[in-house]
Amino acid sequence: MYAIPFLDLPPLRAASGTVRLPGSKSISNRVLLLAGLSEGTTRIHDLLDSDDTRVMIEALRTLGCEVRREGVECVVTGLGGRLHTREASLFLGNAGTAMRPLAAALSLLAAQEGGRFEVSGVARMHERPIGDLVDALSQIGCDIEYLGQEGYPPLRLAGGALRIDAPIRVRGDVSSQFLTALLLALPLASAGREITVEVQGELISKPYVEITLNLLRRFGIEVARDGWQRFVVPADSRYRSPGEIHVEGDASSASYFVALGALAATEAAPVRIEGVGEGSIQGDIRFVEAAEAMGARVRRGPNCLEVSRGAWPLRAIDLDCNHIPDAAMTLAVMALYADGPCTLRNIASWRVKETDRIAAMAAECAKLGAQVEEGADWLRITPPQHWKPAAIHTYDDHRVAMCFSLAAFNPLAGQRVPVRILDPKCVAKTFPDYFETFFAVVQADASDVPVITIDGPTASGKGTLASRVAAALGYHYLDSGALYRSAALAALHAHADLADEDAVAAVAAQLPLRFDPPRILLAGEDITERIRHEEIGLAASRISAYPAVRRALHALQLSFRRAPGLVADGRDMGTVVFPDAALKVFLTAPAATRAERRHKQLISQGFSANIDHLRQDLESRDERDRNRATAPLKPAEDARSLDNSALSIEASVQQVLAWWQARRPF
Ligand SMILES: Nc1ncnc2c1ncn2[C@@H]1O[C@H](COP(=O)(O)OP(=O)(O)O)[C@@H](O)[C@H]1O
Ligand SMILES: Nc1ccn([C@@H]2O[C@H](COP(=O)(O)OP(=O)(O)O)[C@@H](O)[C@H]2O)c(=O)n1
Repeated sequence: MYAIPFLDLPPLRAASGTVRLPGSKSISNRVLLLAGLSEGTTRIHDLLDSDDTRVMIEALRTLGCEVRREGVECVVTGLGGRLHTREASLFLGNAGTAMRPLAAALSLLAAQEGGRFEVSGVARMHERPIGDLVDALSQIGCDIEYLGQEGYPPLRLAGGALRIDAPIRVRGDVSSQFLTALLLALPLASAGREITVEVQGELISKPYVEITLNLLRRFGIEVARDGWQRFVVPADSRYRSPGEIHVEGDASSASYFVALGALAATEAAPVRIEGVGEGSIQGDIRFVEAAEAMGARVRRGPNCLEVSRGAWPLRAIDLDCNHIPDAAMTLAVMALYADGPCTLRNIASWRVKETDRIAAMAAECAKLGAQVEEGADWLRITPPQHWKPAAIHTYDDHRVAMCFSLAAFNPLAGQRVPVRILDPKCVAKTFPDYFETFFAVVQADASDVPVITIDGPTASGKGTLASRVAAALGYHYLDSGALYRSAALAALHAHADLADEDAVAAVAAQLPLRFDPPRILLAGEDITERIRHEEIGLAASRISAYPAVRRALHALQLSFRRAPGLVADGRDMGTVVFPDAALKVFLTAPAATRAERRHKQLISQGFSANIDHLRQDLESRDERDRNRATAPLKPAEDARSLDNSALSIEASVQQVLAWWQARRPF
């Protein structure tokens, strides 16, 4: 996962390949709660592992449920509808799918059995309304106190005495999660009486309520409904574990990949999405229809979708998005590629989500150059005439971050600008590996993928500097020296004569190398440590002087240039392999300093070493690297020199990042 301050996406051109979706957040947290309230044990398959499910699991554990991870499965032993702990303080992060139903369930249990619970979350959670749910629960005798601002968490659930003699009224026009919370929790209070809930106002986000009813049914509770106005929980309802349950892939998360297919995949090589399909119980699956209206070509399977581009540019739409509140955000970014203004209507609930999503989508689309208008419950986006490189603020909202990754496809609209996503790790809320998954199915023109090269003599600190710069930017890292070292080792294994250029080049051309950072495997064998031995370094230095060996390793080095970017270290990265690199650094330090560093490094790794020998080796290696005919060690004409003899590692990293930042358009 990218735990970095920003992630720059290069201009992207195409998409294809297979994506396996993480489990649905809405289903995961409902199933966890139902399993936690049930009697017996529930084995949950494909549960989402993310911030929001983690807070739910922690809360259930605090309440006395046993929750175990068994490989990819999660096994929950529930409370059997009764409290095991009467006092607890639960921190629920920014998970609305944990806050609302837990507040309802614990209020009812505390009122029936006695108890005192506090529920709180992050600052944004304390700005997300919960008053309508509290009002509904107070009507029936739950004693609930606001610990901060009235109408918002944190709450104290302090007992009370239940009286349910009339239908419970709840508002349905701000968030459907209040109704969901009641429906999930009311079976706890159904001993000897059926309970009716009446929705006030037009219920929004109905599909989410359908998921709730569907899952209640899986746990043995058949709620009757009369339209979308009245819901009846039967008397003496009891949560019964289904034993095993599968969580579908997240249909809202699918929307980014559906969009990716619609923008940038061909029918012959579509984007294939596994984990949701025709049979999905999630409302956001209907995003597929909206994408089709914009031109996507979609093939549906029982548990998969295959998407490619149909119409281009995409067709503008004017759509009521009430049925797909979360996935509709993706339409706002697809709108940047439409043949006219797109209007998304009936999206008032966006204003009370992780952030004010109407304001957020409007502001960030405008930064890219789009013309944007917004109203209380609508948003209109006219595609940019000229795209601008933008640093997208993500408001600690996973969906804003994921949506705007799609803005990097502007080359398809005849532009060529990178997009910066600020705080990319906010995707952890529902899709921790989003960007890794995204990069695995997108392609950029090589010339659009930025490269930073760091060349210099042995032990100048290239590897250390390059790998840290790569980590700070979320870029790939190429240690080209490791390729020469691996080729040397492979040649020795093959008993090739190191004096025979052709024999060594033949080995180098067929290297069965696999990179599994930080491990390097040669024909399946882990050679990460082995290639660091000085004798392999010397052999590498010898064979690297052969033009045929350098040619043999050229294509392999180029193949590291993939989105989002590359930091490459070696001798000729800036001069020969990546002459068009956007930033070239030539790293130096006096031989004595380098010998000392290498000495320390080897000793700390448990190798014995003599500093005078090291210095001699190092100078003769420098000599060979500088004077060879092919790709000699020398600074590229446009390289910046960095003598790091008086700099700490951190200071060198900061220097290179500062140079990089100065060259970025943001
Ligand atoms: N700026 C620096 N100051 C002090 N030591 C450094 C610095 N940069 C790197 N080193 C140390 O020098 C040693 C050699 O660095 P390494 O990155 O392996 O060099 P290279 O890849 O150039 O051969 C490592 O032990 C590393 O921690
Ligand atoms: N781009 C590169 C990288 C390494 N090399 C050679 O490969 C050897 C091993 O590379 P390395 O970067 O691991 O070496 P050291 O800097 O640790 O000596 C060096 O001695 C170089 O001669 C090269 O010729 N060109």
